[in-house]
Amino acid sequence: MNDAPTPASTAPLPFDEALDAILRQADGHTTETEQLALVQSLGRALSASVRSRVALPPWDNAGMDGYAVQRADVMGATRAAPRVMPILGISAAGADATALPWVQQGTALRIMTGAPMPPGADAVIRIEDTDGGIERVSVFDDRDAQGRANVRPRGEDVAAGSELFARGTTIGASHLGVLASIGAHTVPVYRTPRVTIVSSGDELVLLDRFEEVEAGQRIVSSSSYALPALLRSAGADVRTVPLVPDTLHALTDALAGALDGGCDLLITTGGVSVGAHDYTREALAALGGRQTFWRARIRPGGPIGTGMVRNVPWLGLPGNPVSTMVTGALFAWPLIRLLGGHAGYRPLRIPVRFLDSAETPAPLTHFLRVVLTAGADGMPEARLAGPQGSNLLRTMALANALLMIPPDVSRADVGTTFTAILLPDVPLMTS
Ligand SMILES: Nc1nc2c(c(=O)[nH]1)N[C@H]1C(S)=C(S)[C@@H](COP(=O)(O)OP(=O)(O)OC[C@H]3O[C@@H](n4cnc5c(N)ncnc54)[C@H](O)[C@@H]3O)O[C@H]1N2
Ligand code: MOO
Repeated sequence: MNDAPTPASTAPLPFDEALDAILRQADGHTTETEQLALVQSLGRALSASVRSRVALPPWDNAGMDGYAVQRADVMGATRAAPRVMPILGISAAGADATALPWVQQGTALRIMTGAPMPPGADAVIRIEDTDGGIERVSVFDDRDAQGRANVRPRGEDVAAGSELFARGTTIGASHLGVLASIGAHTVPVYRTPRVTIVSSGDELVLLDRFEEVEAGQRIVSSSSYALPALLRSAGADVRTVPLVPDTLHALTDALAGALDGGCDLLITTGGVSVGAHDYTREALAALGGRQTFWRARIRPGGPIGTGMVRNVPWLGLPGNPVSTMVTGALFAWPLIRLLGGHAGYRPLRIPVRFLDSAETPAPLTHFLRVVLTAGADGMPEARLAGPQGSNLLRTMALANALLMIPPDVSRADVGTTFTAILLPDVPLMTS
């Protein structure tokens, strides 16, 4: 249909409007669902809420190693006036709860952490508050007879019949443990979104042609390595197609091939600016694509474009390597999470204190590559990761967050609080 962009859609959008417009393209495009073996579901999003048939813990059990008693029997116990009780036996972890003796008034049962509470008992006295006896026990402190009394009730974590996790929950390590505990051999999840990346540029080669880089004729397509890695961390199944030369024909063919191959998201890098060889938007239009917008009021990443082509969302990331990674983190990453059905898809934004200064005169939202650390008062503090040119990928590698400087700030001053967006693929660690 070769929709030309409408005049309204060509005005550069403010950052959050651009983000919202991109995320809206996921509407109705969440991947289909499948039932997966539990151990294969790590990192996926649940496609239906999971309820538990069983209670966790499945029975009232001891929170301490010690003695199960009737609490009234030990109230007032002190070293000077211990309570002495005969011991009926032992409840070890794994014991049959139905075979345990009844703890009558004035008796005690030895019990281990996690073991079922015997009938009749309503408190566990930790071993440290007793003489540790085997036949008889002397209790000389009554602190454990108060409150919860070291009894962990049945269903405290999960009540039988209750909802365990909502649809859209991202399955992490502890989710696997909980799901295993309720007997979920398989779980309903959304399919991994398939993302195809098409990178163009006559100057680009992959590592197998590094001799041309050494000969001064080409540069390595660093984005062919960096971007798939970033997007895999969003849960995508990423495919890259061979580097595409800078002709409209070659790019149109490559995009058509990528769409024919089947994908949930088509990403292009480069060729989206105003240079003589910037054919991406034209190629998309030739395939019947509809551009949602082109250009955002941000730096880096200003020439970003997006739209739909053959019912597949398209995201056109600018070619400068840092611009590719910044827009990949800010836009592609959350879009992929949404396509994959994750309820949590926006990287966290937090207030941080800026400890450097930077000139940001253009009326754009600037994203500065920064390193966050915890300040002496606990407030996160940001320092520039290094020089901020859009071609300087090393400082992107050094950063763990992007500091958002609003359009009306022309100079970001030392000590000012700004919002930082945590880079979603970087573990937040400190030495
Ligand atoms: N006259 C103007 N020139 C530029 C503008 C502008 O508004 N007016 N915008 C600048 C901005 S901002 C960016 S970002 C870039 C984006 O341009 P393209 O998306 O068209 O990207 P290319 O021109 O293809 O490449 C730009 C730059 O990045 C290098 N590159 C491209 N792909 C890769 C890759 N896969 N791996 C590593 N490096 C890559 C390429 O060699 C160029 O140096 O346009 C500005 N210009
Ligand atoms: O945004 Mo370009 O992304 O400034 O280099």
